[in-house]
Amino acid sequence: MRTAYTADQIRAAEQALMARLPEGTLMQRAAAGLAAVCADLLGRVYGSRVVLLVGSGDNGGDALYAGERLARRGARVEAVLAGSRTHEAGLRALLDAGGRVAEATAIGQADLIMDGLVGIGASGALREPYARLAAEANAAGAAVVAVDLPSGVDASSGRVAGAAVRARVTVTMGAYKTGLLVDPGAAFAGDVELIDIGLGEHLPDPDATALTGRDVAGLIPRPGDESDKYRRGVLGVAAGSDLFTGAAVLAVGGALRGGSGMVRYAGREAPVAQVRSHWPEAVVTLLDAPSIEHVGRVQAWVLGPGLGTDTWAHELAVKVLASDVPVLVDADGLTLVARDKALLRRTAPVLITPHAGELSRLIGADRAGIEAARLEHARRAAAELGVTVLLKGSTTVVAEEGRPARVNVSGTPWLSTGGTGDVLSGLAGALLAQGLSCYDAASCGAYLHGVAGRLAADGAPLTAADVATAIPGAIRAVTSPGS
Ligand SMILES: NC(=O)C1=CN([C@@H]2O[C@H](COP(=O)(O)OP(=O)(O)OC[C@H]3O[C@@H](n4cnc5c(N)ncnc54)[C@H](OP(=O)(O)O)[C@@H]3O)[C@@H](O)[C@H]2O)[C@@H](O)CC1
Ligand SMILES: [K+]
Repeated sequence: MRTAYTADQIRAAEQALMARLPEGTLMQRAAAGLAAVCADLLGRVYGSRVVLLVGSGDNGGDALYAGERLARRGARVEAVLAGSRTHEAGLRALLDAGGRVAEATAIGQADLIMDGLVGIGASGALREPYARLAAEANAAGAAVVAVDLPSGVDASSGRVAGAAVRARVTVTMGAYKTGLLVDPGAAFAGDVELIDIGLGEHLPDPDATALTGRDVAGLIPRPGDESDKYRRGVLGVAAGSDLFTGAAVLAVGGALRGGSGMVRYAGREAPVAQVRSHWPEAVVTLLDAPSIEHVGRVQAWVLGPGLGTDTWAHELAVKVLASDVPVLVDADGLTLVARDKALLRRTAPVLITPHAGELSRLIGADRAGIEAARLEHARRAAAELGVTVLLKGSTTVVAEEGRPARVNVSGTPWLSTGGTGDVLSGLAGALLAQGLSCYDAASCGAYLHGVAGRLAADGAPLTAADVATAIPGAIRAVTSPGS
């Protein structure tokens, strides 16, 4: 599992560690790791041109000492000093190794630019001249290596309030920062390389985590000898309407491939006909009234994809949410509960799976604000509504009160196409029906959906149906990697 921390958590851990070590030890560890990554990127260090963007704090110090190491290996290293002050010992070390101070015009000549403007000590949008230097570095065409995090990205939230460095590689010290895992910050970080500086035992519980395939393999249920279709978990799907039949087909498709023992679909005439013809495996109930009385026992429900928002749909939502099993609420289901939040007051757990627009209706925040601070808003919604939140988008985040946020990094931009959310609902619902908690069902569902998207896309456009088809391959990829 990848664990990530806020700036305050990192700072506290660094202070505890620093107290036990000779002064400067941590910065030398950081600089050694940083210089090694830069040397790898350069290929040939001797004769290469390296420009350091140096801010006034220790982030600049890291860059100066890494620059010293590259200068000693024959690189031509130039430091652009951006701050009102500079890490003095670092600058002296660079100059002693043959490096020099240069004007910003050097940026255009660089083979590699090291961004040591600001790290975890930054606050707010980048000020001048930092903002201008960040823009020049982005425009230069050289490989940009961010020290600790790209300057302009908030370490704790991933917010980008103004200009920010767009890095090819971010060399982060001691531990991942949450802002490196969550968009928009994650998109600026490029590949993230973690340098171990010995913080380990001083770190608290993480602020956020990202599951790996191995974690997912350990969490998802596998049928045993004793399993039968009922014991493996039965999922109910209340989705689709006469206008939107496809959402029902896709949600049931995701559910059938998600490993539950059986999928029961309940709906109106048009979606029932579609689901029957696509999925003979599903057990289908044609509802002549908005009631789940005759559907049979299920261990979890998916409520909402394509359901519509009329009185009939509202009545059905009331019935599903009055049941005593976990309910995943998506799409039109979210519109219905946004209008009538009392529906969420129930004893069994609720998992909601909104995108930013749907979340904005639920918590009264504007959509752009949610996109800019995804984690913060997902957490707020989880706390205010008392549910588990899976916020879909460029990075999917799962928030539940009292637990570290889980960030999903398995996806691909090809997944942003119509209907993939319906497949995710079915898949995560199937995991709920198999007994996973909302937190695990949401994060494993998002992970497998991301891998299925990658398998289905393989570098080209995909359809939501392709994603559903690729789910077994995704499960195989995490449970038997390399096979
Ligand atoms: N501690 C350790 O053990 C280790 C720390 N390490 C490294 O130290 C880094 C943290 O160093 P740090 O605390 O000195 O802060 P840092 O991020 O360099 O910048 C702070 C200065 O920036 C400025 N500034 C702030 N906001 C700004 C803005 N919006 N726009 C423009 N300027 C802004 C402000 O300066 P001022 O305005 O006062 O001149 C402020 O004082 C960390 O990320 C890691 O790289 C590693 O070596 C491992 C060991
Ligand atoms: K930086």
